[in-house]
Amino acid sequence: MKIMDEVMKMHVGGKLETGLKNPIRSMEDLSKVYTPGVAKVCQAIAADQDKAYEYTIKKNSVAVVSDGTAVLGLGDIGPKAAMPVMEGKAALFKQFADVDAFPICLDTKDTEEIIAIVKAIAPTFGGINLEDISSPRCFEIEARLKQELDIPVFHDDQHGTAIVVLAGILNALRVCNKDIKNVKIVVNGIGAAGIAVSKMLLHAGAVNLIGVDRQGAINRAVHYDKPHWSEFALITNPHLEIGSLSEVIQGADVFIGLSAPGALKLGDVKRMAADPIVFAMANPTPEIDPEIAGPYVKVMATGRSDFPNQINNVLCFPGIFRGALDCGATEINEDMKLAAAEAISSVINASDLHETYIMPNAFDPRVVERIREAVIRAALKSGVARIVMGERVTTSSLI
Ligand SMILES: NC(=O)C1=CN([C@@H]2O[C@H](COP(=O)(O)OP(=O)(O)OC[C@H]3O[C@@H](n4cnc5c(N)ncnc54)[C@H](O)[C@@H]3O)[C@@H](O)[C@H]2O)C=CC1
Ligand SMILES: CC(=O)C(=O)O
Ligand SMILES: [Mg+2]
Repeated sequence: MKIMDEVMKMHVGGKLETGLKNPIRSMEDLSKVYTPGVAKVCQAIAADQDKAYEYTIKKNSVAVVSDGTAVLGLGDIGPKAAMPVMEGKAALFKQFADVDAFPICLDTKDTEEIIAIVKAIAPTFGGINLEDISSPRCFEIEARLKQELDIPVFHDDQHGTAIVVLAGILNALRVCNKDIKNVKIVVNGIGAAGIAVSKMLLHAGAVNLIGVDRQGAINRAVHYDKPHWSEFALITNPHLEIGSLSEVIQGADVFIGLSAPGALKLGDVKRMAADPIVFAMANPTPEIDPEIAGPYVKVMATGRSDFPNQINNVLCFPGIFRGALDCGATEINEDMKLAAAEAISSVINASDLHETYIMPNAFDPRVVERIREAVIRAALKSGVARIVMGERVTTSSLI
């Protein structure tokens, strides 16, 4: 009760405010930061659009955009109720990576309208972080914005989550002495996060990965109305397993939950292979209580800040945007994502790796720094960095 009161108290008046880089103390200062002085700066940008990066907040700013339809695991709670999460994401951007992020919650669920609004606000920002937009609309929204904007567009629930899960799995498998190529992985909840996580694990070498949603294992022998499931079925479940989570979990080495509270039962955990790995990542309440599953698993992780092994996209989005903004990246591509995942897992030295320490702490300053460096290197190598050797090159020379 006391903690809940403190939580509410920390939200009174919101979690953010704006600040000034240069104090405005006199009429002389006023005439510089505002009219008439500011006109000269506007004209410089009008003559050369890239100067917006030099003379405005664009260089360091990210819009955290949500329509409030898949807020954590709370579902479609609307744009106003989504604000505390989006303010929280913005606060974490600032705290961990000194990125100036703005929460923007939209009162529309219309795909075309969301695309049009984000395109219209894009001149202000150096990047767009899409957050808690439900599947399947999130796929179209992100794909179109990536195509139509020349700044990074990143759906955090897909890619931020995929990056942290891959980092966590690489380390958890090391602890268990298992090889990603040989393990059986069950992903529960085939939405935005579940699909992106699965694709990233397959890209990293996983073979036997089975996706499960409410009606059971996703299987290419079945016809789905949802095109994203048909596509998913083609690349997963090589042995065409069928049945409920309780059935396909038999013999699994890894369970990854991106679904809903309580979806995994203790009996399911007991049917897994020896030394099982359980990532119960639904927020705020995981698929299984870590205190209940803990004694039966080798590695237990959740998305929460109050248990060991937090697997949460907070370990990724500050660093990946820090890197992308610092090199003026036009996009966040697959090479940059893979580099970020490897950077996160590399923070933990082999000698420190342990079943309750597979992921670095969000406060570990090495996390953002390592991701930033790795992401910049990958952006330069893949030709999407606009700042090369400290010099800004024009977008048109890159795309
Ligand atoms: N720890 C972390 O960093 C992250 C955790 N998440 C969590 O993952 C969950 C899903 O998020 P999104 O993919 O963005 O939402 P989404 O709405 O795109 O997908 C959720 C999917 O889970 C399925 N589902 C719901 N209940 C289920 C059940 N009992 N069994 C099997 N499938 C079930 C839904 O049918 C849907 O396909 C949420 O709880 C969210 O908090 C998401 C992103 C990051
Ligand atoms: C962590 C996060 O982004 C989510 O649960 O939706
Ligand atoms: Mg989210």
